[in-house]
This record gives sequence, structure tokens and C-alpha cells, in this order.
Amino acid sequence: MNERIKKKGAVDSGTASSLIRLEQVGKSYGSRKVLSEISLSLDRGESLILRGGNGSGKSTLLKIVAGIIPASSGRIHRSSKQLQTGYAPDRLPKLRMTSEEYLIHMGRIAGMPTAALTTRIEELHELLELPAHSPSLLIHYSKGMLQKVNLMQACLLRPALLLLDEPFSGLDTASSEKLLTLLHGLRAEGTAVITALHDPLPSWESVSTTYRIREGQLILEEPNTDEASNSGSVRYELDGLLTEKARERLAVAFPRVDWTAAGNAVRCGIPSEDCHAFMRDFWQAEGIVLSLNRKEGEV
Ligand SMILES: Nc1ncnc2c1ncn2[C@@H]1O[C@H](COP(=O)(O)OP(=O)(O)OP(=O)(O)O)[C@@H](O)[C@H]1O
Repeated sequence: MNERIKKKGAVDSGTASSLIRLEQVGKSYGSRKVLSEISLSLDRGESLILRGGNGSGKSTLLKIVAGIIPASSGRIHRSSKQLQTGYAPDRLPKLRMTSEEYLIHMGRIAGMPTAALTTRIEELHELLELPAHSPSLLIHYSKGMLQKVNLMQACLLRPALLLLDEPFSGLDTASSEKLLTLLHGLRAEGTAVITALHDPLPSWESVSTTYRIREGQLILEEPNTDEASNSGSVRYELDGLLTEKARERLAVAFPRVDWTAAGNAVRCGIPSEDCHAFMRDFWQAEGIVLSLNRKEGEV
């Protein structure tokens, strides 16, 4: 196993209580080796980001973890044979069904009781701002609308393990924020999440461990390494909701953060080097992020 991987808690031999644990997993398509000796473990509520260039093997790894394709070598241990797993592939095929029909179908396959399924479908449509009872067929949906249905099917069960392949692809800014809220909520409830991502996503990175797949190996990425050298000119501006007590505690812990507060609403100017730790503590204090923006050249 790669030495850099051994240093980090989430990617090692894991523990017997891990939700899922991969040991020296490899994958070849014919004679082409795509992944080799991938070892990782994930516990409840943990989040892991997979990065890597096109064709590096991110989707392949997600499919192996989801149990959709077999590994060519190594072992996979799941905490239970019935581990509830939600998986959103990089794109949903366009089907001759409405979103409601499709989700009812998926929920029934997963064994969800009708009443719970109906409520959950309504809830997810509302959250991601799609009409729940639209008569339009999925073949007529736009890319972003289809992606929302894809995400909904993965989140139907409130899975213990959620696997998302480029989940933000095709979503507009408002929908991306809704999805982030959904992900943070699921994570807080104990769902472990693995996301394959291309674009930077500071508020999700702040609560995640990031790995890059390079030449078939999983390499740990240190947080904010790209910004370390020019962090003096990068800040994040967060608008959110936080109790006064939590704000007082965070203000002491992060003296370099600028605060503007009105009741529970806060605006925080966060130096880049504090962002990772600040966001972690903000979420732990059950703060709600309304927006988070990167600001350059504003110290
Ligand atoms: N079913 C398959 N049969 C043969 N080769 C495959 C198959 N699926 C994927 N590959 C190959 O495996 C490699 C990894 O593909 P994968 O889709 O996992 O990459 P990725 O990192 O998700 O890429 P992208 O960022 O472009 O989505 C690629 O070279 C791809 O062509």
C-alpha cells in the first residue's frame, strides 16, 4: 500500500466496525489494468472525495464499491450483506417514464413501503425543486432535470452508504446548493458519502478526505495544498445561520475570522488557511450554510 495512504485514518486497513473496507482491490478490463491495490475503509458519517483525470478509474471504483461490477482482485468487506447503498451513476438513461413512476419503481425494487416511498418522493422533489407529479417523460427532461432524478433515486432510502458520480454535473448554482444541503444533512444523520468530483467544492471538501487516482493508485491529497502558497490573498465569505453561543465559541477559536452578525444570521470572512478547520467546526456546531464564496485579492 502507498505510504501516504497509510498515514490517513480513512484509508488504511480499517477496523472490523467499518461500514465498508476494501483490501488491495484491483480492476482490469481485459488486459488493461485500471486500478491496483486500492485499500480504503469508510465509517458512518465519513465523506470521501475522489479526483482524477478522465479515464483514471473514478467511476470504476464507485461501481466496485456499489457492487455493480466485480473487482478483479482483492477483497471487499461490508458491515452487513444488506448494507443500504445509494448509487447515482454519471448519467441516468432517458426513459419513457415520468420521474414519479421511475422513483416509485426504484423504491419498490428496494422494498420501501408505499406510504414512506410516496412521502420521500414528494420530499425530494420539493428539496431539489422539481414538480413531483409532472406528466413529462424522462426522455424530454433536460440534463440538469435528469440529474436531479438520478440523485433522488440514490437518496430514496436514506442510504448508509451514498456513492455519487459527478453529482453536480448539469446543476445550476441554486440546485447545487440544495444538493449540498441534502448531502450535509445525510452525512449528519450518519450516511457515509463517496463523491467523484472534477470541480473544486470548498464547503464539501472541508468535511471530506480527498484522494486522487493516479496510475491506478489512490493518493491522499492534503487540504488546500494549492492555496497554501498564496493563501494571503484568498478568503472565503460564508453567509449562514448559527446560534449565538456557537458563534461566541467559534469567534474565540478562530480570531482571524471577521464576523458580522444579526441574530442567528452571520457573515464570516474566513482566511483560506482557516477554512478547512472553521467549516468542520461550523458544521459540528450545527450551523447552516446559506452560501459560501471564494474571494480573491480581498484581505
Ligand atoms: N466496461 C468497460 N470495458 C472496458 N474498459 C472500460 C470499461 N469501463 C471503463 N473502462 C475504461 O477504464 C478506464 C477508467 O474508466 P472510468 O470510467 O472509471 O474513468 P473515470 O475516472 O470515471 O473517467 P471520467 O472522469 O472521464 O468520467 C478508462 O480507460 C475506460 O475506457
